[in-house]
Amino acid sequence: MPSVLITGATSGFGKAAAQRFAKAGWSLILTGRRQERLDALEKELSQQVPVLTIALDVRDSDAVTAAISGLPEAFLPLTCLINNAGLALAPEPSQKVALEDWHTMIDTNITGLVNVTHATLPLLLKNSEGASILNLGSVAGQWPYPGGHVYGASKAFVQQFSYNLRCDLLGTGVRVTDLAPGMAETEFTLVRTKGNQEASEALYRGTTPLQAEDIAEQLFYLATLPPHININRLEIMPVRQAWSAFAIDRDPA
Ligand SMILES: NC(=O)C1=CN([C@@H]2O[C@H](COP(=O)(O)OP(=O)(O)OC[C@H]3O[C@@H](n4cnc5c(N)ncnc54)[C@H](OP(=O)(O)O)[C@@H]3O)[C@@H](O)[C@H]2O)C=CC1
Ligand SMILES: O=CCS(=O)(=O)O
Repeated sequence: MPSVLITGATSGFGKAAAQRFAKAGWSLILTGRRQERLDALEKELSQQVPVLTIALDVRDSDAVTAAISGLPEAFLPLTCLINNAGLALAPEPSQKVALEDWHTMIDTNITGLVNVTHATLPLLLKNSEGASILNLGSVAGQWPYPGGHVYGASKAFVQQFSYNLRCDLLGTGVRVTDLAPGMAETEFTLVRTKGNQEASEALYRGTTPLQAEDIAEQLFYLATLPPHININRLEIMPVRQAWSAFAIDRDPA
């Protein structure tokens, strides 16, 4: 039975991915910080497949190493790692952002992802043919926009780290993908605005954003491709989202 380790399984893409992989009979290792949500997910999905939940902050490298090195044999070898835990903060311009918010994004989206990848690589290499590392990047890693500052930069890191991992893993059979979604309706904007429900609802109102299930379907597709295929980067937007023109600063008329 193949197994998948999903970070950030307590919400959004991670939770939908847990449900999608469970439907296909995969064993699940689910992590996130919120214990009660992990418990609910375990209760829901353990009727279908073996489920191991681990309350974990990906920023804590010692905790990540201990948890992953202590995985029970029943969940090994690992077939897929989904590096999904992440967040954006402070949609304001850079000059108005608290330094702490930049640090939180770097610590989670970059250091956290690196922590989990480093601890998990030996497990993926044991079952390397057809194994996958699926990293959640973002359109923000490729396309700049006001208020994107460190969030976009952290996702650019995810893209380049994914490509560089591919180089090092050449010949092992382990695939690496930077999955880069555009606007998707999850708790992402609620987190970004520090709990502003109205701002979150307003962003998604009157348009058709991606849903968590759309991304889960792509993750499952990537993880189950024939083992000789690697999709390096997969960028997905809702049909109702596109780029905008360059902004120009002009003298007053
Ligand atoms: N929604 C969108 O528009 C897009 C999102 N993305 C990316 O997709 C990923 C998932 O986002 P999405 O599902 O939308 O957002 P959600 O806010 O719905 O989910 C984020 C998940 O990350 C977990 N998480 C956050 N910080 C930590 C941490 N320090 N340690 C462990 N887990 C953590 C949360 O769990 P908990 O709080 O329990 O720890 C939660 O399960 C992120 O990397 C995001 O940047 C990319 C493109 C578009
Ligand atoms: O990564 C999230 C999508 S967006 O808010 O940057 O468009």
